[in-house]
Amino acid sequence: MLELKNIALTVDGEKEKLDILKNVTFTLDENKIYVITGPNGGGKSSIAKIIMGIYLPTAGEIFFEGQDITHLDITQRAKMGIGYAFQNPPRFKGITVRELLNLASGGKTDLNVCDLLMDVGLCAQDYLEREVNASLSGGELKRIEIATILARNLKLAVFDEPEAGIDLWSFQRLAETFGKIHEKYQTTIVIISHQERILKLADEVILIANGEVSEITTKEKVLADIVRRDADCLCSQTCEKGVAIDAQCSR
Ligand SMILES: Nc1ncnc2c1ncn2[C@@H]1O[C@H](COP(=O)(O)OP(=O)(O)OP(=O)(O)O)[C@@H](O)[C@H]1O
Repeated sequence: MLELKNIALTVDGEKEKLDILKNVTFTLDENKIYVITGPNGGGKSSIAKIIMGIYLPTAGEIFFEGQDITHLDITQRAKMGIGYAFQNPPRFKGITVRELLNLASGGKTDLNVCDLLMDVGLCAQDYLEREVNASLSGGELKRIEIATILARNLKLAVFDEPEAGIDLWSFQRLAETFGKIHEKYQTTIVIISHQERILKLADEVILIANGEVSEITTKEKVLADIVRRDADCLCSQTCEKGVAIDAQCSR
């Protein structure tokens, strides 16, 4: 359903041009979960922004359902059913959760906001009339953002580090939510993540390093690599083993 062909992204750095992405090629199929992972600064978020139309590639082409969308902007892509969930979702002071979900759905008359909140593990009674402001925790906000994506009935949803800023307990529930919504809605999901729990949801894992696709592989292989690296870890007594792939230890 989505094809990135030889995508390059070069930006103007302070002194010279920076090659952020080089020759990135991969294809996403319908109704699958893809996890994009790899070292910090490798280019994962840049790929998400290229898919969304926030960045336009310097070279290469993007096709969505057979249509060339390389030069379409974020609004045009959103209209085609492509959506992006930010690392830190914005808060909307003065808007309630109910209003936000209705806005996201584009005023769909048959929208069941209670069901949507249930699907992301929130009790509708407790949340519908709450303002989307700083009183919501990071985990609650992430769930509400996922609910807005469900309300939009997207064909392709890209989540950039959904684990960012939320505690481990909330995150475990969030990972379950991804699994659940994938079973219920026909949305292709791309999740940028370092988390094993998210990797376990993947139908395919795309490894990005140094602005390139270093490997397209299975979760089994990536998880086995993590276990092996953990076993080799020199400081395994003190690092948060298993909590994050990029825990501060020498690997
Ligand atoms: N607009 C920009 N201008 C200059 N440099 C940029 C720009 N966008 C990204 N970069 C650089 O490109 C590299 C890749 O960034 P990107 O955010 O895509 O990496 P990432 O893999 O998502 O990293 P992380 O895991 O830390 O979020 C980084 O070195 C970043 O500083």
